[in-house]
Amino acid sequence: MGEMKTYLNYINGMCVASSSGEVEGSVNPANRHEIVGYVQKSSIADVNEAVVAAKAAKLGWRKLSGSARGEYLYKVADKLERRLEEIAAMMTREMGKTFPEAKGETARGIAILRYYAGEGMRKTGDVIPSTDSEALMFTTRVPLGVVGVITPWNFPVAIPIWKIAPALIFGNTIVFKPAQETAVTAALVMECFEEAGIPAGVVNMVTGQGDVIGQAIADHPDIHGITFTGSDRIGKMVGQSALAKGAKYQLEMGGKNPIIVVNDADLDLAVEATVSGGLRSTGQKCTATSRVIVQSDVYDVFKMKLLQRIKEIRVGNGMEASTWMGPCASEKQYLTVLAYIAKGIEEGGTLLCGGGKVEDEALDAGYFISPTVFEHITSSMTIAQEEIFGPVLALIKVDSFEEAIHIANDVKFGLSASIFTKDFSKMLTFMHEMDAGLVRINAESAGVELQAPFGGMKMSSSGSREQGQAAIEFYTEIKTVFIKS
Ligand SMILES: NC(=O)C1=CN([C@@H]2O[C@H](COP(=O)(O)OP(=O)(O)OC[C@H]3O[C@@H](n4cnc5c(N)ncnc54)[C@H](OP(=O)(O)O)[C@@H]3O)[C@@H](O)[C@H]2O)C=CC1
Ligand SMILES: O=C(O)CCC(=O)C(=O)O
Repeated sequence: MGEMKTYLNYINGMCVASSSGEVEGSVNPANRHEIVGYVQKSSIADVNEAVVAAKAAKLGWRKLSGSARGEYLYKVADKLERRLEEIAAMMTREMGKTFPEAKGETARGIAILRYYAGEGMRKTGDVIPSTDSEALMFTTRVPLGVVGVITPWNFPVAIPIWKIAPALIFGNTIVFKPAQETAVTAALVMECFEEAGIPAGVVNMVTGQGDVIGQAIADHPDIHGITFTGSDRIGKMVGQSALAKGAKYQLEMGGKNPIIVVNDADLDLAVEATVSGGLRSTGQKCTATSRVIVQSDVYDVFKMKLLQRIKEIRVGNGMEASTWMGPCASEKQYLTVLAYIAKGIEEGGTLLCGGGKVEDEALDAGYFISPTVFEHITSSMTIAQEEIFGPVLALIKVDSFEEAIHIANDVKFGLSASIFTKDFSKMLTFMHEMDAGLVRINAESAGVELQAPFGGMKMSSSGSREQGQAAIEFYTEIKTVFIKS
């Protein structure tokens, strides 16, 4: 059970309490009576202090060679690897995802650190022939300066690392604001940076309310780049603040990801992908499947197989080996999901399974919702349009492949999309016509690989891409150099 430790901010190489003197408890969503630790409820003064530290550290850090900066990232990866089980267990206790998922995510964080450590040795520019034959013209890349990192609670290790690692390798210093919901897990990740001996001020973390700390980061004149993952509502506000002060920004926001099941699909594989893509992590992935668009000839068989498979799902505390799906990450998220389920019923959807809290006394203290499937859903209904971020699937029956693509595109988001078919020409049409940053054929909608660009179209992102080699585009600016002897 919880050891009730109080976790501090990390500013200028030191763990410090907030100037506000306030802390708040982080609650285990599998058992609302358990506090897993206390975190700082910081003030704007703490953000200002962190920015001063990051600004002071920036010259020294950018002057190091890429490989020297990479050495630090390798060391952080080693520290995280040594603490993998401990950090994953805290993640499970703090936000509910199952322990195997939390371990997988932490391992992914380690791999991301090592990937970007290697990037410190790769080329950063091109030689471009000048019209002056006695000159040398080339491009190089320079860091933005201080980068603000604002992250959500659904991937409390991987998302911060996929932002912080490229920011650092390309020479930026950072001020990090994790979701308060998972600030204890974030504090453990910060300890790995500290243990790796990262120079003071290069990495700073300030925890606290989003509308105070996140907003202060978005508004601060000495923060030159902001990378954000979270809701489209807050993302838009962060983007506007960044634009107002002339900072670069990168927003990764929601999804309303479809899976299309064509008449010729392998239905067993499609069912497995729907369950895994839609319900793992309790549906709390921006890439989670939430609309299941099925062609009419196979609709009934697919539905029957899906409901059979869902019956096997064991919901419970993520630390128990028998659990396949944990709770919603917080009371707020639990209430949001219940409200969407109520809306689905009110608007005429038919519940096929689930539809509310898990009826099991042993789980009463947690935010557990049964895997829920609706049918008779049309594209204009709220649950077919808005991101739910919970274990809820909406079945939409269509007559043709063309109608399936039309409905799949009929939302404001465009993050990820999946199709199951054996027909190569349909695969190609889907690839070309689907408005999504990730199109996945005969594979589930979730499943991001760290070495590939990740991001969405339409309201899912600001048009930017994260991860892989795409990260350099956000975390650096190009300088064109002209030298004449
Ligand atoms: N794309 C994705 O991966 C995610 C999407 N979501 C979607 O968002 C919905 C709401 O989740 P929620 O956690 O409230 O997401 P938010 O967008 O509110 O939170 C994301 C991050 O932004 C911070 N934040 C909040 N307000 C501001 C602000 N005014 N300025 C700057 N930063 C701010 C949050 O801090 P704090 O939380 O500490 O207040 C958190 O660190 C979910 O139901 C889901 O639909 C959520 C998480 C991830
Ligand atoms: O699908 C994944 O693994 C990543 C999803 C993601 O980035 C998110 O939910 O924010």
